[in-house]
Amino acid sequence: MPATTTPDRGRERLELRDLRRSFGSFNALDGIDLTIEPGEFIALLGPSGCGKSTALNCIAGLLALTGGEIRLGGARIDQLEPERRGFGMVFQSYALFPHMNVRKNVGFGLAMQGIRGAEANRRIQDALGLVRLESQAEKLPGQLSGGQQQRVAIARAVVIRPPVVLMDEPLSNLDAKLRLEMRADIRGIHDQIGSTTIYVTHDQDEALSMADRIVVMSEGRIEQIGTPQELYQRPDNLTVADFMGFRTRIPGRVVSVAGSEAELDIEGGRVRATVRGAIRPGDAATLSVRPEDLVATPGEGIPATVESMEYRGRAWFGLASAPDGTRLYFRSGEALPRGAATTLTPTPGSALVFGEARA
Ligand SMILES: Nc1ncnc2c1ncn2[C@@H]1O[C@H](COP(=O)(O)OP(=O)(O)OP(=O)(O)O)[C@@H](O)[C@H]1O
Repeated sequence: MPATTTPDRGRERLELRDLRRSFGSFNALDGIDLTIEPGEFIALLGPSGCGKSTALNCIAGLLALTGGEIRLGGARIDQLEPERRGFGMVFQSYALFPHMNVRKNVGFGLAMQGIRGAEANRRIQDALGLVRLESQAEKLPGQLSGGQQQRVAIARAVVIRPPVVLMDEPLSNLDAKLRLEMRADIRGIHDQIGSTTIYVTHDQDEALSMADRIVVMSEGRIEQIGTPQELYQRPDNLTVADFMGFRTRIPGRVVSVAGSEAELDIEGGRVRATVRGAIRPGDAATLSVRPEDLVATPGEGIPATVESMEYRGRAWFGLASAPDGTRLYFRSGEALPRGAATTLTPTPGSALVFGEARA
């Protein structure tokens, strides 16, 4: 294990208490409460404009709060300058110094802290080892690929042994294959250095595959906090369900509720679904299901007219419309022609029912 490993640096709890940030009358952060345990990998997930970057910049100290407080290891840090917080930052745009070689870029933060000479060289070497760039140390950023440049930015962030590493969509500029590789690398680096990581993304797969806990945000507020499994299987509301891939929503009415199961009348028949939130018989409700779990099956089911289909390797996926115009994303074992009449059925145990009407 490289000498950059400093498990103690990650042993401080980060507490966000009622964080608020407004721009004029607009509340970009509208009361964020979150306790992050030492060494945790947290993903902030949400649509564009929900306040993820604002939250990250407030934690870094690049943006002042307009309310609330931030504590690290119990001590208030929200009044401190960014340098005094000592957090590592990685941005989508890499933000490297173009005229400095890789070694100097990585060493910059150390120089700012007055760490020079043999100690600095040893730590730079360790950080370059961590991101597997030892052989590129003398190159300028412009001579590296996008993925390599982002590795330099990561090395620069972790070389100062930060208690918290903040990453803002670091993989967005990379191609799909590299993104997959880098996910595993970033999680591996997190595990090795023992820091706390807060990772901003709008990509559900990234959050699910990397994080210990995911914080789903919308409109400056937290919608739900949970492990990837919790969020994937049991989203609390339709906003989170949407982010977790439950694309098809079908309006209906609750017939009966028994424990966590409900029966729902929808156009085309009666379906069973897992209850999310408070619902009672007679309530209007929304059935929510993932496209891969709503299957075209001849016979009984939701009547639908096929609008389009696309082949995705293992199966065909399509968009159909119900008689009332509801858009239905579904899966099929075969290509169905546009305009064809079909029937769609949720696979057992896959559908959720929400009583709320919002989102
Ligand atoms: N300096 C600013 N002045 C005014 N409004 C701002 C400013 N910075 C951010 N906002 C607004 O605050 C909201 C949250 O922005 P933020 O960048 O945090 O969103 P985000 O979730 O990170 O989105 P994205 O994924 O697109 O970066 C947006 O509506 C944005 O327009």
